[in-house]
Amino acid sequence: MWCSRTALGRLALQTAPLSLAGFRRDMSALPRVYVTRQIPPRGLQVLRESGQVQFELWDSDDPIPRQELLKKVKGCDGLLCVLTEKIDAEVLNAAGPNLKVLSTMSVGFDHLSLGELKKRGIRVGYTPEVLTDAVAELTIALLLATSRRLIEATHEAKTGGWGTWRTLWLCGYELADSTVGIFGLGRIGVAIAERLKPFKVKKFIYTDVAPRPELAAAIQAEYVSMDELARQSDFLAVCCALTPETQGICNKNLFSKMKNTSIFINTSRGGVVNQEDLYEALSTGQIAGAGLDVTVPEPLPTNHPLFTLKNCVILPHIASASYTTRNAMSALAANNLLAGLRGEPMPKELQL
Ligand SMILES: O=CC(=O)O
Repeated sequence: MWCSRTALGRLALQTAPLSLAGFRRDMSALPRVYVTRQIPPRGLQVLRESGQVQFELWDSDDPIPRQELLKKVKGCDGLLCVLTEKIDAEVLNAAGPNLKVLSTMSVGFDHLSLGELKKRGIRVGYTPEVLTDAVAELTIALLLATSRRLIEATHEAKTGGWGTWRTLWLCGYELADSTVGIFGLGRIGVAIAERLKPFKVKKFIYTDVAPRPELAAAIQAEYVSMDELARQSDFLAVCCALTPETQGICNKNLFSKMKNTSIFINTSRGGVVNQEDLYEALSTGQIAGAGLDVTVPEPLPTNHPLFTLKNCVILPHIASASYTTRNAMSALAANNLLAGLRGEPMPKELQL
């Protein structure tokens, strides 16, 4: 049985599976898997009950220190990670030639060096779809919190700023009759639009590397250029993946074309936004407000200038954070890993 001293000093013993005959199998013959974080229970249950692997985990809610990761991956056949681990050539070299499968408990994969993984023939699993509802729901919450100034309002109510009812005090912007722009139309963008529709949005527009007519049809969204997206959107929701092409794409150029009554929302990755340009746009009134679930870096230092702005609502990367969704992600990540180790198609595999 493979066991380990954990980050918390506890002994993480992984239960040995029972063979059909009811005897304990020789665990050392099973593929070795390292799990880089205390993942939600459903995923651990899938791994344990599979009887297919011996696994060790970094039994902590905090990220594994890099040096520890480099030690722990050595000789592993499979690796299950979360988005805080940068999986690059250094980690893959430390793992060595046994590593066949990497499974990330995230839909985003910008923390993975895909070229290095492909070069080594390592298959990659990720967790799309299971988090779409949770992310879309949180995006709506963030959009409303930003546009209707909920954080400022609760602060005023708690701290004595609530003098009397005033005609224009804490006024914001409403969705009814608005144009909502989606930057990067995928499953999540569609799910956001579906949820916004009952708020009487007038029009949905989107941009992407190319039109996506099937997805767009579901929400009657019109394909427009990036410039048009900026010009027309009353609410602009960023839903694209972070790639070299989208890095810093939400910058001065984009903000300068937006209306000064527009709300900018980002629940994808902080790297798509140039934060200095966003600060400028928010502090000069170029745009009305921004809601961010993602930043660079994460956590954003508490003395960051964006935190000084009343019209910027910042959340600590919680879009998929519901118990149901995080458990589903954990189970899917475990099932991807197991399928990959069996040499079968993964439930959700990235095509490298
Ligand atoms: O940001 C969350 C994810 O990529 O799953």
